[in-house]
Amino acid sequence: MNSSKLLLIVEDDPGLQKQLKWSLDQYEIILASNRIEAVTALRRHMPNVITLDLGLPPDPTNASEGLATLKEILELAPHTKVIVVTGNDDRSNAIEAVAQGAYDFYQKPIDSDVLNMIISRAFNLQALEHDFRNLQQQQIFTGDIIATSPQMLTVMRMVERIAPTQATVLLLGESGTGKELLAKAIHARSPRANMPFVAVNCAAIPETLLESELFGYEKGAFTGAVTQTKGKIEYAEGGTFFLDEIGDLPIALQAKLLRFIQERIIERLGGRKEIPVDVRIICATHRNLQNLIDQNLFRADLYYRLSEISIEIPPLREREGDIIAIGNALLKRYCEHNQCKEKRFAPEAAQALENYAWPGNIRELENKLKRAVILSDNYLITTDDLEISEQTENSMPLNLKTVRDAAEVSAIKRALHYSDYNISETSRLLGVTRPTLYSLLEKHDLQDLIRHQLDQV
Ligand SMILES: Nc1ncnc2c1ncn2[C@@H]1O[C@H](COP(=O)(O)OP(=O)(O)OP(=O)(O)O)[C@@H](O)[C@H]1O
Repeated sequence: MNSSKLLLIVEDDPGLQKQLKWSLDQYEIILASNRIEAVTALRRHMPNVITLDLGLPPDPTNASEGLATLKEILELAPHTKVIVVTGNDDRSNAIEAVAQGAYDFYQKPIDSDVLNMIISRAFNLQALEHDFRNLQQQQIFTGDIIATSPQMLTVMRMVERIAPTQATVLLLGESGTGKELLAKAIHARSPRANMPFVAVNCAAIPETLLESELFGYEKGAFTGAVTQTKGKIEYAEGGTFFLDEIGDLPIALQAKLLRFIQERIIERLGGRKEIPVDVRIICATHRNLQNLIDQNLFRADLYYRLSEISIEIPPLREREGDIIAIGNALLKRYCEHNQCKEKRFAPEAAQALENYAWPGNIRELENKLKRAVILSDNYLITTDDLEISEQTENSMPLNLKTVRDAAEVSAIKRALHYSDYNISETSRLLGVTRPTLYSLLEKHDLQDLIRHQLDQV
């Protein structure tokens, strides 16, 4: 069905159903007679516009069932335009419905010209809003990288600045945070973009093979070396060489890599010739290199060479707003890929996505969404489809007062810290007067913090 022309009519009177169907014949009509049928039809077809009779069974003389149906519809599909239809002496319930989020109301008896006009305007507005949301969505794409959070926008600005340079870059971040994607983004924005991008994962190749994989070998270098073979570094000539999981590079190979980085020269296994190579190097790891250095598992001199510029990629759970932004974009991508109708997250599923800690970061999000798109046959992806049950302390409240209070407390604590607990400086940083700062400290019960700190000064 063409969802742009789909109209759900929720009406319990069979005579009126017939009349409406007849007078609204330019739309594809779905009929429902009660709340359960309406919600089922909504989940299945996701119409853009709904007309909803407020007097529904079991008590058609009362608007309570109609208002409850409206509430459920708007929870499931907040962008749907609902036009409530009431008896001609029931203006107060109609206004109550609009206050709850209905798009408009219409009083019986039905004048099909007027109703047609209201419905047509609702469809137009719905389409405009839909296009606007799509535009907003597009603005957050930077190639394949989706980022809206301040944390990732800082990372992206850094990527833009360092990409055109020759600097060696070290990308640090948990597994699945997008290190390889960022390495490719740096390459794509560099003057080397038209040359090869070659990646080697140190953790995925057995130690005995890694050296020949990186540096290549001459014929006869070892049993089985029947032809001269170039290493991956040589294949990256003119382009970018990405060494993933550098923390897993065996210590014996670290010296050879260091020489290559310092002199940009390699020697194939079993060879004597020094081969100059022009590559830019980007490395990545999820491991704490400083700890490895302390345990003598990683060379400090190599670390300093690799980290001319290092970029910390924050885990997904710390990126404000990115989970839903990436989730929505991936959902759209997978629906297109599977050639299924566009799907959306049910509100409780969106909340569950935000609350989950994502230990596997974006890769885990990708896997859960791929699975949900394939297995769910509804328009709405539910929490069950996502297989997310665990609630974590990462739960982000939605209540604006709670969110504002938390933001105020965090800003005050940071400003106090930056200013060494100097009240004038803290007020200046926060852009408030001293008396306002004192009342904020009182409001959030933070006076002890400042007394305690002042005692220590
Ligand atoms: N910001 C993002 N927007 C969209 N997709 C992303 C983003 N970050 C990562 N991805 C996707 O998530 C997946 C994992 O990313 P990637 O392989 O770059 O992570 P990684 O940190 O290198 O992982 P690992 O440490 O396990 O190698 C990829 O499919 C990548 O395209």
